[in-house]
Amino acid sequence: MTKPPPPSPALAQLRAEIDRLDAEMHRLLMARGEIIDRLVAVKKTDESGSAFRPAREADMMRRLVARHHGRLPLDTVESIWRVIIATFTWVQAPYTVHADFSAGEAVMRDVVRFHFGFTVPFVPHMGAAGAVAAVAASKGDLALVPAAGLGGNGAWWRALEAEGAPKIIARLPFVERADHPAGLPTFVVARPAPDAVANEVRTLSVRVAGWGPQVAAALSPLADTVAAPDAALDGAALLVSLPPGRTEEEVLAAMRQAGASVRNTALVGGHASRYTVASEGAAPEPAGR
Ligand SMILES: C=C(O[C@@H]1C=C(C(=O)O)C=C[C@H]1O)C(=O)O
Repeated sequence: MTKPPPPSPALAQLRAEIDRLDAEMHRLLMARGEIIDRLVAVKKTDESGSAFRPAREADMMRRLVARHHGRLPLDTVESIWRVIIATFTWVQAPYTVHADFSAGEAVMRDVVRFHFGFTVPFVPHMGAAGAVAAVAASKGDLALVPAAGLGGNGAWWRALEAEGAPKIIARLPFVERADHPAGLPTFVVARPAPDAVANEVRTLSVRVAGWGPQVAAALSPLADTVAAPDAALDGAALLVSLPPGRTEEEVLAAMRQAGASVRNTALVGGHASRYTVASEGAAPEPAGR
């Protein structure tokens, strides 16, 4: 057997440079890990049981995207940081992700793995209700529920209405774009630590009578809404996402004017405002809501 020729000096030098950078990146990741013990003490994670701080994570992801340039695709840099952040959060306080597969197994599995990696355990559920119930029975677990209305799921958010019930605390992906590799709009539900509530966008559970196309049309320019049929014939249970600056009163007034009567409302959580970049590598531009 003939031996392969030795690499040229130029190639050997470039490989040595890559090895040096790899060792440095690994050293920095290990140094990041050493901060965790101090972080647990400062955040009193033992008491709340949850280390997840979605507003901080949304902010970190925005800054990452804003400063990113060069050869490495945005999808790659985003997924690397998601795995770093989610895994370090898990190292602070172990948690399980309960994923609602009712929008399809493949898309939701991508959402879970992209945002939480392979170390954080995940449990599939056929429906939002089971995922939310698992979170209610846990200390620091998360549920991932598709943000679009899915017939079979009904008004799953009504289980978040009671005081002490889990709440919506984030919306994924943190950085939206048309070609996002794990872009299924997804709500994250958890029993939030008191300092983990993000509320730039507030999510309201609203029950109305007299729901119909006119009311839906009046609502659509004001807020994103998921609707499910409610007990009464023309009743609906709504999950209304109020964008920054939009008040509950405005939205309810618009619905009433269009002919609905509002039966009750309850705040069921909130999340960081949505952030959209045009497409891979483009300069970030904040979304309208
Ligand atoms: C580190 C923290 O805890 C979690 C882990 C983070 C990380 O590893 O970067 C960021 C936000 C939190 O969800 C923090 O609160 O700063």
